[in-house]
Amino acid sequence: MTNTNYLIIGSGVAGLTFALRIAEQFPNKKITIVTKANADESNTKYAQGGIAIVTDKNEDSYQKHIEDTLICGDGLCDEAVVKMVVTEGPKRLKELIEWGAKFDKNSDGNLNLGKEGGHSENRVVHHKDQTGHEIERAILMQVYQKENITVLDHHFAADLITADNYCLGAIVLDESTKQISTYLSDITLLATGGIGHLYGHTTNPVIATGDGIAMAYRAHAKIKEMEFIQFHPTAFYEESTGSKFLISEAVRGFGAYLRTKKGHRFMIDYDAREELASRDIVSQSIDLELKKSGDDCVYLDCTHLDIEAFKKHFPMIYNHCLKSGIDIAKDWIPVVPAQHYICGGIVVDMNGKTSVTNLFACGECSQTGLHGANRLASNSLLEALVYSSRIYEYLANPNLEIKTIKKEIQETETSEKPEIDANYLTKLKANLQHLMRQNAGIVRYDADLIKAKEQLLNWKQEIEAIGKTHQINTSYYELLNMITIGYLIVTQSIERHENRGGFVKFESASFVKKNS
Ligand SMILES: Cc1cc2nc3c(=O)[nH]c(=O)nc-3n(C[C@H](O)[C@H](O)[C@H](O)COP(=O)(O)OP(=O)(O)OC[C@H]3O[C@@H](n4cnc5c(N)ncnc54)[C@H](O)[C@@H]3O)c2cc1C
Ligand SMILES: O=C([O-])CC(=O)C(=O)O
Repeated sequence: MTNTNYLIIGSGVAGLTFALRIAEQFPNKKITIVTKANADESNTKYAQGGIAIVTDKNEDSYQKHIEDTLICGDGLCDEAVVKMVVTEGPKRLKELIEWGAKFDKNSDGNLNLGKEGGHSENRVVHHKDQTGHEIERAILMQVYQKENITVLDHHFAADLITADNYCLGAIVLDESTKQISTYLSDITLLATGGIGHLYGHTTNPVIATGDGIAMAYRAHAKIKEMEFIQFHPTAFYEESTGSKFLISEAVRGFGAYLRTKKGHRFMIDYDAREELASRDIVSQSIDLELKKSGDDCVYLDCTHLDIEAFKKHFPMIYNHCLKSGIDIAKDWIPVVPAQHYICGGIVVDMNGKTSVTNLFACGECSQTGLHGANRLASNSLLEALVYSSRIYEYLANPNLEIKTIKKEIQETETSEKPEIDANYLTKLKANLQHLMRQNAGIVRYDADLIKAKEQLLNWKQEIEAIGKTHQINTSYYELLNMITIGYLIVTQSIERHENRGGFVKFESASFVKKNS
């Protein structure tokens, strides 16, 4: 059994930022980060486009960023949250720079600002096309220098420990020893990121299996707006399932066109903002075009752009294309929409508090009210930075008294039960991913969702029964969590009776339009 003051689950931008700030404030408190893969493995590491922040108040304004966020969120954003996040952005950027993160600058020394869909101004602060990698590198380096932070990589949080609606810590599985241990903590933070691998076709790395949201759900925390799955319009097209390489929206911000196989610039037909419409509209338009044509993908045309400038801004994308046989100076890049982000999740207030006492959440696993029905591009890193600091500020208040409760906790015994058949888990995972793609994709139908709900309930019962008679491992937990997340997405999709933002559903007979 391990006792700690702050237990942080996840080492992306959200978890690391909180760890660093709380460690600086309380050098005598013990901070433990558990993270299920290498410490830097996270959605954060793969973020390309950048962070949306108003830095140039001559050209841009908080009001414009607020309005862009509200328009994208299609009526479901919490305006007070949007205002708070947007206006706190510059402070968080300053801190990141102080921690050593480097962002691209123009020859005049000012930040080079990119543009993405749904933004009325250039405001995306970036490090080439590897912004997340740079942020993760900088914060992790600071974290490693703090003596009061312990980073336990390849440690998988399996479940939260709760009593009387208090969170007391978590059960953690050490991947190297296979030992299951109890971590007791005054405060527990879920910063576990996204759910991408539930869909198979995703821009997310394999760690994205919705563990934090599923754990919170089992702990009876409030979970909301799971139906708002964001599909990025432009993942590099390849036939295989698994993580897909992203072609950043900033490439369209740089001037790339979307074309059908026959060459038609179809976004002109759908939205006055053309290629720079918000990503729900672009993904839905591509989906429709592909259904009309029967083609496997559409194309991003960069051939008219300044290729040398492109290489400078997007070296990773340029090289990925080249290695895949696409010379962007003359070839179009094949792209398809792919699961990218979840807008809903664990409901938190403006201080990151969940509905369970002493349990906090921030980053992609949380639902703050910032994104509404569709997240504005590059608002995710911003949200994670702002909320991890809000939680820190709330907990650092000297007048705050953290109340905890005592409970007799038994250390979990390592079982002698037989191992779960790995083939069974692999097959069930593939079936689950197929079901989610078919029945809960960009366009959904009630009849399909109802069938999926039944199937997911059956799988949940089946896997829970297997868990009782077998030795459980991380693959088991991930699958149980993904089935749970699938169930939440599908039931909350059935419950929404309107077409809004990233959510398009046909009910039994007629298509219900927004505000109808
Ligand atoms: C390809 C790509 C490009 C993107 N580009 C941008 C962009 O340009 N701008 C933008 O704003 N957003 C972007 N996003 C979204 C953004 O990167 C993420 O939403 C954000 O980084 C999430 O941060 P996080 O800290 O909440 O989660 P993550 O960075 O995903 O970190 C989650 C952490 O939790 C750990 N974890 C999960 N489950 C467990 C468990 N059971 N036990 C222990 N540890 C666990 C993981 O290993 C990981 O360390 C992009 C996302 C992707 C995938
Ligand atoms: O397209 C991009 O690079 C930006 C992005 O992914 C995001 O905001 O999620």
